Amino acid sequence: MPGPRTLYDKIWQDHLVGTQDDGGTLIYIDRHLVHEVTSPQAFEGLRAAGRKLRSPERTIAVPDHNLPTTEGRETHIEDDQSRVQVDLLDRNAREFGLHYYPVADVRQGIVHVVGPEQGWTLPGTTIVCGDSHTATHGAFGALAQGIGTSEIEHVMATQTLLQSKSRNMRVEVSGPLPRGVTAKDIALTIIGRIGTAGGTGHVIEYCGDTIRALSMEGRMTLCNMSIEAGARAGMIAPDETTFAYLKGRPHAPKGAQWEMALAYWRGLQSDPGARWDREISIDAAEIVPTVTWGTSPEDTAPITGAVPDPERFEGPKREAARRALDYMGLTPGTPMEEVAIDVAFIGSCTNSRIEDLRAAAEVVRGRRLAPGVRGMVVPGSGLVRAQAEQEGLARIFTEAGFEWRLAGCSMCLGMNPDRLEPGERCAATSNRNFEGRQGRGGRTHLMSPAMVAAAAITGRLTDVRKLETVAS
Ligand SMILES: CC(C)[C@H](C(=O)O)[C@@H](O)C(=O)O
Ligand code: SF4
Repeated sequence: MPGPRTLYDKIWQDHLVGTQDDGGTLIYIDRHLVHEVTSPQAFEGLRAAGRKLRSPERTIAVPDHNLPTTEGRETHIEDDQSRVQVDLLDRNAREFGLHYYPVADVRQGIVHVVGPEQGWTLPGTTIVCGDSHTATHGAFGALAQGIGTSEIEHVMATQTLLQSKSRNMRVEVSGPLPRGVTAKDIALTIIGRIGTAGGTGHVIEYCGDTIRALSMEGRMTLCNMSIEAGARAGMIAPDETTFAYLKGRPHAPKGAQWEMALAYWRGLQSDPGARWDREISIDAAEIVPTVTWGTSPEDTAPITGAVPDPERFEGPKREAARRALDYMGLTPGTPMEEVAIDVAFIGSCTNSRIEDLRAAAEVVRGRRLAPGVRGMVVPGSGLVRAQAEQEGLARIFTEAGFEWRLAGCSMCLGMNPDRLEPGERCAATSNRNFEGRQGRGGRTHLMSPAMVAAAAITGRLTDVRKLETVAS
């Protein structure tokens, strides 16, 4: 009899195909998500070898990174490399016969938004994509990991992946979330505490009553940033919230198959007494709206705090902090709330789902962008966009002066026309604040959608809890 197992152990064992002498293990892959940036070489490799996709019915492709988010993009993309990659994906998807959501399809969007929305992402499945934020799908109790280009080709050809098993890490968050605090603040708080290497070599399972109370959108936000904590993947055991989200989705099981799936899914939890290699617990009451000040997602500060003094840090982090503040144009001791912004970006696979747009719209409603601030809202998919229009959210944003864009990765990274100018400072709902991430010389502060909305309205980083008081 096997001893008590974690959720990760269970999914891993249910997907074992074989183990090699060197400890490498082949696992079966249930879903392969594909986007235009990391797939061209893999398709080319298959073509050169005269191979087909092993399981086109388990492979899903959608363009997202390189697409402009303005009208007319289905007929013309200015940038040569972007156009070539989007065209190649189109050609490859049609030739290899996989599930495909082309640019003009209303279901197109960021791959990590589209997968769950279409019901491809299911509990207990293994999911890979040539993209580090594949961790997002772990919100459904799936083992979801980013892979590299040679692995993409391997999965395409064999529907398996060579892996070694990671260690188990448990992150427990307990208690009700304070007002104005969201899943994004949980993610930033965890990364701030354990650092960007804190999860290295581990698969994180998030648990505790705070996590159980999160919506699927919130769970996706949290799991999305597991990779920023260095983890191989992040996951949350499926429950009634998960099942309610999935029921009726286009590719979720139906009828008798749904009932069978539910019976299996209900067993997908870590057993009491399962062994953890690392455990962290966090009291939700201690979490406050959080922002980043530097060029690593671990450079976090409460919005009530100040830009830190690099001298406060030990070892190489001291020099890194100096350099980060220099790049960010910030002076130690400046209250975070005094930092003025140029751009407010609401989007990315971290925070571009309907609940994120609702949270931002609630803050924006009846207000206007601060003078001189550029505001952009980029829904995660065409369907999120349509729903936001139906709910009247789009009007709230446009009346406030925000640009209302088409779905894509947009200003999350500088691979398409949505970019910061050198020196511009941006309040962003995305997940990475590396140097140049949103455009050369651009300065990024990560935070929740409500916090970006608050910054957009006042023109500087702002504690959203204050604004809400003014509104009510
Ligand atoms: C372009 C892609 C490979 C990359 C990733 O792997 O994450 C991107 O999505 C990102 O967020 O930096
Ligand atoms: S939205 Fe950003 S983080 Fe997500 S896949 Fe696109 S570029 Fe990567």
